[in-house]
Amino acid sequence: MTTQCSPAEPLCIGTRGSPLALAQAEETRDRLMAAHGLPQDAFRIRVIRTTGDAVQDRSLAEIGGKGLFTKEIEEALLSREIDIAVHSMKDVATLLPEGLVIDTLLPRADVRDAFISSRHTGLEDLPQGATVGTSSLRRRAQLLAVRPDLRVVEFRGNVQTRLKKLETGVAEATFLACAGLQRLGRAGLGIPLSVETVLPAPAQGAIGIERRVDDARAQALLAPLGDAETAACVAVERAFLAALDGSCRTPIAALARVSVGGLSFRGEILRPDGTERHTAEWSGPEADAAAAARALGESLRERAGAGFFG
Ligand SMILES: NCc1[nH]cc(CCC(=O)O)c1CC(=O)O
Repeated sequence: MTTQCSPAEPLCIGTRGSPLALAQAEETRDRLMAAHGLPQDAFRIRVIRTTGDAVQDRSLAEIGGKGLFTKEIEEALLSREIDIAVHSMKDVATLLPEGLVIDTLLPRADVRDAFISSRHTGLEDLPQGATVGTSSLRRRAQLLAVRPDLRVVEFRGNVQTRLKKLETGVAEATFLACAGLQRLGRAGLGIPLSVETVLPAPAQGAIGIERRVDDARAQALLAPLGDAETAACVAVERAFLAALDGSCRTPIAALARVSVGGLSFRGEILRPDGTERHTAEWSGPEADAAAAARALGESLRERAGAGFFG
């Protein structure tokens, strides 16, 4: 059906077809063009429909989570239909298929979540018992932890769909990653929430580029694009996530940041209804951070006890 990419041909960039995914693929292409002085036709963007895109009516947690947005794309990489794939690292499972690697992380955008509402200016401003929309288990739990009175309804679809739902009164507010809004040119819609109130998802705001391990051309092209600070922080957040499981039914948040003398890290797990929250913090040399985050993940798991995620 599709032709394979050969070294003389344009580099094929695989992506999902959502407006955000396309914006991320274009950003990657533009960075490659700038880094190597190449024309636009040295690249091709190929849209790949994933199982996750096809499912609109059920919660993602219900049908199996993260891998749903990457499976078909990874198959296209392995069968050489595409050469590189651009991902929101937040949506990438902690284990990659054999033969593939993500070792290029673009400089991270704003890591925070944003509050979006046409009538209200922030979480504190929402009336008692207000309805908010989100499909994220993490956001649901974090919101209920600070505002147990809120009614949380399932809210899926892209930014445009969600805004329409707000307009039609399905909910009074919703929450999206600042990074996604920025990449869609819609940053003005949201009010950023402090990470103290709403700790972001592991790897939020980071774009990772996946390739075949043995593809020297892709490796050489990608080399100048990587941001070491982003890679270090995302690796630590994903180590925490990996230690915790990753069942996608678990509300997990994590953020690592470069600080004086190394990295500082905060991670948390919550009960889905927000009634319990376990937090862990660490700071120290970068070289120790991934192991520390893994250990924190394991200790939080123990602290929470069996049945916590139930
Ligand atoms: N799960 C969907 C998803 N994956 C990445 C982003 C936004 C961009 C990012 O966090 O890098 C979003 C939407 C959202 O959470 O608002």
